[in-house]
Amino acid sequence: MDRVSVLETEISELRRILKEKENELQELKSLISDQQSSKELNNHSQPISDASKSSVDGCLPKWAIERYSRQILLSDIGVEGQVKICSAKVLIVGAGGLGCPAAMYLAGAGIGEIGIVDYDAVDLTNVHRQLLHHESNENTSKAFSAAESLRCINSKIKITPYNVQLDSKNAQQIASAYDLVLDCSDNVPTRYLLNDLCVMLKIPLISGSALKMEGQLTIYGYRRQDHHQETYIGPCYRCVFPTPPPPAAVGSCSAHGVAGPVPGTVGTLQALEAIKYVIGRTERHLLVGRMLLFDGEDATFRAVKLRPRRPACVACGDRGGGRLIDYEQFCNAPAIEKDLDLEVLPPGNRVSANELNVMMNNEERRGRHLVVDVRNEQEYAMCHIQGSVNYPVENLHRNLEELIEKTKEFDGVVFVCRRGNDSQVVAKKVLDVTDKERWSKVKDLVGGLHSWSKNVDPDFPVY
Ligand SMILES: Nc1ncnc2c1ncn2[C@@H]1O[C@H](COP(=O)(O)OP(=O)(O)OP(=O)(O)O)[C@@H](O)[C@H]1O
Ligand SMILES: [Zn+2]
Repeated sequence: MDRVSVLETEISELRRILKEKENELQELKSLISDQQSSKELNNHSQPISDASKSSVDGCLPKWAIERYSRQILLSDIGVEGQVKICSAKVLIVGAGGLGCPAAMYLAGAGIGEIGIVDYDAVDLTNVHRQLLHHESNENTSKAFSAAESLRCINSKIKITPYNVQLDSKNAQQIASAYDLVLDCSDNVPTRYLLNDLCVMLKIPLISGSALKMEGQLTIYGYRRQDHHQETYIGPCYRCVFPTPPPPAAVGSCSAHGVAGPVPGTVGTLQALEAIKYVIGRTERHLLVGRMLLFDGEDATFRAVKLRPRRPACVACGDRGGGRLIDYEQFCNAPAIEKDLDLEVLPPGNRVSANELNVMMNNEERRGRHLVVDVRNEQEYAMCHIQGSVNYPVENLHRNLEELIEKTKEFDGVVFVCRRGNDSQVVAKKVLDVTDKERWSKVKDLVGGLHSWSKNVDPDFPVY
């Protein structure tokens, strides 16, 4: 290994240790804060629990009245509602675009206990919308970073961060300490897991999602016990979506983008529904059996009716529920966003970033290779390899023939994309109609532009 490589390895090892230490520090801070909260709970001069205990004589302690006065003034909430809010326990799954605003408003409102689950670390691409995380939190646990910011909003409540991936093994233990759950996650397996979990625990699930300029939210599995012992139950996620969508039909913020205020709006509305549920509003006022759709582009809200609860539903139906399954298998999709490494092309049709660099800079063959970038126009405009041309994969049905003709003008063609999956798909389409003698001239860049940035051009943005 040369000196530079040795230094690079040392630096990346030091970075890893630093990240570990930062997480340990957050964990310790969270422990100390927990101890302080429980001390305060036992301290009668300014106890959190007094805020709820004093409901018996109908008044709140001075600090709580002052602190929450603007919402206590609402006839919808009042002292009784505030006492309920201070006794409520809410679990938020996902400390991302939805979870951050939801948690901020719930902490501000004085929800007695907030649990926040996230396995991931803060990335700078998160900061435009995940406002509990700051630049200084880069690479540290999202759960800890969120908890730290929430404590700055309200030191009177208990906040428990869970730096784990919620799955079938740990979900029940974590969620059983809470009265309701907010689904602020970003993947289908977690949505089914949370649905089945909440049905099992008989607690509602306030579910939100946001992508590009659109968002939506609703409450699943709502149950109301009325005076005559009859239970009204709203539909659960499985009543509405009995089978998971094909993985290819599911979009993600990292692939398609999202305008920060869109999840901000949806997460905020999730918090509002949570507060309304906690103070005792029923299905007449809550988003039960209805889904609210927000279109940021047209600045419109629209509520659509959902299909009612299905008695034959495998989760909430008369004979359903009772156990959690393997949701990744059920959905045929991972619950964690991973760099999928498709292997569509044989090794002979693939080049590494370093090989491509050599090809492009070879004196004699300069300009004889065409680099075709198959990302969409916005991505190409953001950054691209100098001299490459853009043929977005989504337009190929229209211009595949034109592209094939163009490749014939060059000695060879290398397809590139962000991570090296779409580029293989396009290269395969071109290979399907390429003569055998030109086969070896059609290649794709292994690991895509991420690899280009890592191995050739450190100034090339990774997003
Ligand atoms: N099963 C799970 N357990 C814990 N956290 C989860 C689970 N599923 C999803 N999450 C978290 O939910 C959050 C969803 O938020 P969001 O999509 O805004 O963030 P992101 O994944 O960081 O964004 P991007 O797609 O731009 O990288 C993520 O922080 C993700 O780690
Ligand atoms: Zn159901």
